[in-house]
Formats: sequence, structure tokens, C-alpha cells
Amino acid sequence: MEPNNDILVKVEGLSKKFCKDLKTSLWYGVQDLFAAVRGNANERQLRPKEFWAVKDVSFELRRGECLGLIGHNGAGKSTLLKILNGLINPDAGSVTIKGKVGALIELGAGFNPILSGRENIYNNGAILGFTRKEIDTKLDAIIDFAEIREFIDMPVQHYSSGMKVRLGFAIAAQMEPDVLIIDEVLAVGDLGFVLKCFKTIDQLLPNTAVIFVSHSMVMISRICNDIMLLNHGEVQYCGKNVSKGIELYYKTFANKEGNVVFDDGSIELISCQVISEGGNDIINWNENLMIKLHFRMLNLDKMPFIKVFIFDKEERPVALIPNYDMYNQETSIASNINVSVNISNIQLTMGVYSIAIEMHEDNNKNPIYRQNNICTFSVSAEHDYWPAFCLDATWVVN
Ligand SMILES: Nc1ncnc2c1ncn2[C@@H]1O[C@H](COP(=O)(O)OP(=O)(O)OP(=O)(O)O)[C@@H](O)[C@H]1O
Repeated sequence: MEPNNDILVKVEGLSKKFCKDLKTSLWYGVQDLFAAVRGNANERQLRPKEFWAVKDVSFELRRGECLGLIGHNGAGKSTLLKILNGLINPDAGSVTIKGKVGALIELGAGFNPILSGRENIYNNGAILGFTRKEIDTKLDAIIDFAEIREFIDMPVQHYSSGMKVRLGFAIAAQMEPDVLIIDEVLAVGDLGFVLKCFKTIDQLLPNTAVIFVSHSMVMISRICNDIMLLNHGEVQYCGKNVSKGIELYYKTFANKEGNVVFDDGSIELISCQVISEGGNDIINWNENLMIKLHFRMLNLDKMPFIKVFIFDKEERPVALIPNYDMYNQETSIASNINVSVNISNIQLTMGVYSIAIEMHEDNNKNPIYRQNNICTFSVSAEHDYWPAFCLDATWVVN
């Protein structure tokens, strides 16, 4: 048995370039072939229409480590995984992988579509280096894990996307690989299956190195203890601070524009401001926060029912502040209203949040006004955590 902290994946200076147009790419292919024969290949330079899909990527992964690979569409994540899995050759750099590799890269890739699920289990098992006898002993566990016993003798080409990913993950996981590579495919599984995958990855992790690509920061933060952020093929951040990697990823997609979703002309929202005790828009964790609203009543003579929503950077609503205390109070048409909403000890974690406002004539009636992303504010804190709240609790030893 190898020591627990042995390096299973070692990637050094890995680069891969592609060409943006097919004709030129084929011509470069021919040139490269001759250059390689003459032994003077100049792989590190880009020619017209070429670009780096992966550039100078290096990292190491040990047993028990799960690397989350994140980045915008086209950042180079799948290309990197395909190089790791030996599906494409890099132009520069090296990859060293120890042990058995289980990979779920493209939906249905690795399956022969005209063979049944059962036959594909034997094929994939053989590719992973298992004998027929070994696969026989794992067959039932794979079929049960995938929950597709009814359809196991049906050709894989007739499987739904979810069924394909179930079978692929079941094979990869039940074969107990040393290195498990998972591309975004889990996104097509239903919640029940995703939860099962999380549990399985938790169980495998002590003996496995996992590389996991996802656009879901919820999944990344749930299972990864290392993170790599790719930006146009280059590593923007690589390290153990998963929250920092996620925060940097979010910064690439900052949405600063507000949008009115609904406005029936009853009210004009003039301004919305979020301010800290110190009077600026950066709030320290556990500090008091004030939201100042200024609006004009155009066609209403009673205070509307107002819901102030706080959204996180992934546009998940994390808090709601309703004005139960003051709605329905008498006002007059054409009056200007200034409202302060005071929130004590805000315990949201570090990051950028946005405000949305919805107003109703009455608690139970349809909205008369809704605007998203009206303004943003930042919470600063000593530590960067993924969950939305870090509660100021008292710990007592009893
Ligand atoms: N075979 C290929 N030939 C030419 N360009 C390619 C090829 N494969 C990938 N690319 C390009 O390389 C870049 C990286 O693609 P890749 O699929 O690795 O991105 P990704 O980070 O996985 O994106 P996504 O989040 O959309 O899955 C993209 O610009 C893509 O168009």
C-alpha cells in the first residue's frame, strides 16, 4: 500500500493550442508532421489563427485531494481533462498519473451506443484493467448504483442523458479508481442521483484523487478541497482557498445593471442606497446596515407592501426584509417618501450582494413594481467563507 500522501497526478507546464479555422489547422498539421520528422518542431509559438486553449498549467494532486476546476465557457477545462485522460496530446509539458483512472468526460463518451448497458460495463471495466471475473463481482453493485436494472439490456443509444451519466458514474465509482476525473456531466443527473454522487465521492476520497469540473459553485464548494480557476487557458488562481477561487470566478461575471421587471406606474422609485455605520457601501461583518429608499407615490394613497430581497453573487436570494410594520399606512398621492431600513449585526459572509425590491398594493395582491439589481454592497470579513451566513454564536463548554 502506497503512503497516504503520495502524488497521483503531476502536471508540469502543460499547454495545448488550437487553430480557429479548420483549413489552416489541417495545413499546420501537415507542417507539424514534417517538422516533427525533421526534429525541429517549434511547439511553443503561435501561428496566425492559433490560440492557447491551455497555457502553462502545473499542479499536483495527492490521494484524498479533490481539485475543483472552474472558469468561464471556453476557459480550457475540458481540454485539460482530455489531456489528463490521454484523449488528446499536449503541445508542451508533461502529465504523470499513477494508478487506475476513472473518467466521466463527455456524456455517453466511452460507451458503445449500439451495445447494451451490461456489455458497456464489461467494455469499460476491461479498459480500466479489470478481468471479466472481477467485473462479474462488481456488476450488481454497478447496476444497483445506477438504478437502471430494468434497462440494463437496452442499447445505450436509447438511454436518457440522466441514465447515461448514472451508468458512467456507477462504473467509474464502483471500480474504485485511484484518480477520478469528472467533467460537468453530473449537472444532468436528478437531485437524488447528485446527492448519491456526493456521498460516493466522500467515501472514495480518502483513497482517490478527484478532479471535478463544474459551473455550479454549490457542487464545487461541497466536494472540493483545492481549486483552480482558469481564464482563457491560463491559471488565474490555484490553491486550497476554495472560497477565494469562487470569489475570483464571480468577479469575472459582475452584473452591474439594474432591470425593472414590472412597473404599473403607481410608484416611482427614485433611489436605493445601502450604507454602513461608517457611511460607505462596504459593510464589515456583524456591523449594522441601513438601506435607504426614496420613492414617489404616483397613483397610491397608502404605503405599499414592500419586500427588499438580498441576492448573493449567484443571484440566489439569501434574505428577505418585508415592511410588515408600516404597510397600509395613510399617505397622499404625489408625496415623496423616504424610508430607512435598519438591520443590526449583518452576518452575511464576505462578498458582493445585490438588492431587489418588489412592491405590492397589498400583502396578497399582485406586484405593482419590481426592480432587480438596484444596487450592490460588499461585506468585508476577516475570513472568506462559502455559506451565505457566518453566525455570531456563543460557544460554551458544558
Ligand atoms: N478540437 C478542437 N479544435 C479547435 N478548438 C478547440 C477544440 N477543442 C476545444 N477547442 C477550443 O478550446 C477552447 C477551450 O475549450 P474547452 O472545451 O476546454 O473549454 P471549457 O472550459 O471546458 O468550456 P465549457 O465551460 O464551455 O465546457 C475553446 O475556445 C474551444 O473552442
